[in-house]
Amino acid sequence: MYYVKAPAKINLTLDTLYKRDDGYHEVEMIMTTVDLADRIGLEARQDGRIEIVSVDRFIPNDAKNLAYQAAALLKETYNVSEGVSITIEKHIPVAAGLAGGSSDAAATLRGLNHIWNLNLSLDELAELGAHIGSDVPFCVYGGTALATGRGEKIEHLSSPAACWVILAKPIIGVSTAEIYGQLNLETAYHPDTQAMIRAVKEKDFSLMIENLGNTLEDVTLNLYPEVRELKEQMKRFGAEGVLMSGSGPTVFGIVQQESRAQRIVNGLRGFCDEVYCVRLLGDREELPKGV
Ligand SMILES: C[C@@](CO)(OP(=O)(O)O)[C@H](O)COP(=O)(O)OP(=O)(O)OC[C@H]1O[C@@H](n2ccc(N)nc2=O)[C@H](O)[C@@H]1O
Ligand SMILES: Nc1ncnc2c1ncn2[C@@H]1O[C@H](COP(=O)(O)OP(=O)(O)O)[C@@H](O)[C@H]1O
Repeated sequence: MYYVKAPAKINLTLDTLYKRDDGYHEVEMIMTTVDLADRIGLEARQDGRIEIVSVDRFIPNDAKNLAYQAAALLKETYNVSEGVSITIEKHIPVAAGLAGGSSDAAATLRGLNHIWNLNLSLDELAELGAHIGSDVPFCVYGGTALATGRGEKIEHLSSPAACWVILAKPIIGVSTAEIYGQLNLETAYHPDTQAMIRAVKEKDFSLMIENLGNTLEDVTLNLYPEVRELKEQMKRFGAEGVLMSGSGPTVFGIVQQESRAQRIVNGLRGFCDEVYCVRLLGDREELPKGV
């Protein structure tokens, strides 16, 4: 079995500029990977079939699985005769705004490139990944990046200031399409993407905290008051910066000191079932390939 790690992402900023004719929104997002990951195991099979093996009851085990779609697309595009069994050990919460499914698809592309001996570059894999979902190209590279277009155009950035991230996911799951569908661009808040790029490049922790922002946050907070409440609690327990990731509902808090992060985790336990305390994996070099 060949193992690949599929880390989650958070959005330090997410700005929505306008709705396009193809139904997608033009965005500017600063994304970075965090040390919470699914584990994908790949085993080539000679019968040509693609199979998903997972015990997680929240994800599909057929062609609806994004990892399945990644394998099918790669197989068809490059006329691969072999198949693959894809084992998904799920650790990233599903439909959470953390790109778990997209990261599984991206890891499958990277891993199959290796076991099917395709010798494709990361750029080629990212281009292919855009057909599966807007977040897949970012997940192919990992690290930290400015994502534009509908999210598929990637400009790499250096790692932000080192810090701890507390992720808290309320029990609800959120549909990205529904949240974008309810966004009113006339009244929406727009974060300062350029200021966040400066904060990341200069590893300026305070500037990063000041400029966390997400156009979609108000939409999700208004639909689900428990997400607003979780944000308040995260602040109350001492998070230096707090934001919702992607379309939600996961809320993340950022702090510099590990002891402070632990205090927040302890405080949130009891209010929220799913709480994780992880490091930011801001550098692309830190993204493990095969394990
Ligand atoms: C909002 C973000 C931010 O990182 O993350 P999540 O909350 O899903 O993690 C992403 O842009 C989500 O990317 P992804 O989950 O790959 O979305 P896709 O499958 O491409 O699109 C799902 C649906 O969301 C809407 N959509 C998505 C991206 C975009 N730029 N504009 C949109 O309007 C469309 O209605 C689309 O049909
Ligand atoms: N491998 C996968 N892991 C998680 N979700 C998946 C996967 N394949 C398909 N899905 C579907 O994709 C949807 C979005 O899941 P996910 O990527 O976890 O959330 P988000 O887009 O909020 O980051 C879910 O409804 C889920 O059923």
